[in-house]
Amino acid sequence: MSEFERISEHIYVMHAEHDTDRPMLAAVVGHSRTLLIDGGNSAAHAAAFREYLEKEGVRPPDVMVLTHHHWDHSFGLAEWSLPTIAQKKTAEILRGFAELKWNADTVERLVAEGTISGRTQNDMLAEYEGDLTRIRVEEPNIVFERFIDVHLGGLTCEIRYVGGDHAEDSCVVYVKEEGTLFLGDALAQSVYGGPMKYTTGKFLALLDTVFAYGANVLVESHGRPMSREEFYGDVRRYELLARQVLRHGRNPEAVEHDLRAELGLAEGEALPEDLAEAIQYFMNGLDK
Ligand SMILES: O=c1ccn([C@@H]2O[C@H](COP(=O)(O)O)[C@@H](O)[C@H]2O)c(=O)[nH]1
Repeated sequence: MSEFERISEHIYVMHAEHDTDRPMLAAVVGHSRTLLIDGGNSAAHAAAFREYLEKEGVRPPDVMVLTHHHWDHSFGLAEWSLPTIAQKKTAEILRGFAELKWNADTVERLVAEGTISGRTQNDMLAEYEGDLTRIRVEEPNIVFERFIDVHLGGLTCEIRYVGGDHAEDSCVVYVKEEGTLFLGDALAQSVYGGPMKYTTGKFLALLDTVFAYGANVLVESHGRPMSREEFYGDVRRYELLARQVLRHGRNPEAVEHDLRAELGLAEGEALPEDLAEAIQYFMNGLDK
C-alpha cells in the first residue's frame, strides 16, 4: 500500500516500498518551481506519485534530479518528460543503459557480469510484473560534476556529488531554507560487483560531509525522515564501528569486542543484526 506524506511546508514525499524496492520520491515546492528528487523505478511508480501531487493541488515538477543511477531511482525518468539533472557518471551509465534492448536475456546478462544483482533481477520482475521489455531508460540532459544549485523561488536546493561505496555517482540534495538533507542511498554499502562492502576511509569522509550540513531532518531513500538526533544516534553506531576497523583491521573479533564495550552491551546481549552484518561489509572493504 503506497503511503504519501507532506513532511514540511514545502516537501511532499511518496514513502519507500520494500516489496519491489521503490525508494522514496520527493517534491520540493518553491514559489516558482518544483524539484522532483528521483524518478522512481518504473512508469507505475512515477505515475503513483504524480497522481498524488495532482490530487493535493501541488505545482507539478518542473525539473528532476537523480541521486544516483541505480534502477530503482532512475527507471521511472521517462514517465515524467522533465529536464533531468544528474552527475556526470550517472548520465554516462544511464546513456549506456538507454542503448540496451531491455528484456529477460539482457537482465540475465547484466546479473552474470555483476552490473546488477540477482536480487535486482527479482525486484525488477516484481515491479514490471514479469515483463522486462516494459523497461524504458532515458539519459538525463543536465549534467554537472561537483555541485549545482536549483532555485525554486524562496527555496534553494544544493545538489552535491559525494560518491561513496553504494554507488560511485551518489549525490545529496540539501533544501537549505528547510534544513532538510536528502541522502539518497549514499551511506549504504555497495550492492553490486562482488561481496557487499564498506570502505572505512570513504565511509568516515562521507559522514564528515553529512555532519557538516548540520541538517535538522535527514532523509535516506529507503528509510523514514529522521530528526538530527535520531539520525546521529543511528549513524554514530556505524561511525564507532568504522573507527574500530581502522584500529584493528582484519580482526573482526577485536572489532566486535571493542564495539560492544563502546555500545555498553551486557555480556550475552546480542550485537544488533545490522551491525553484525556491517562488520562483514567493512572486512570486505579492507585491502587484500
Ligand atoms: O542488500 C542488497 C540491497 C539491494 N540490492 C539490490 O540493489 C538495488 C539497488 O540498491 P538500493 O539500495 O535499493 O539503491 C536494489 O534495488 C536491490 O535490487 C541488493 O542486491 N542487495
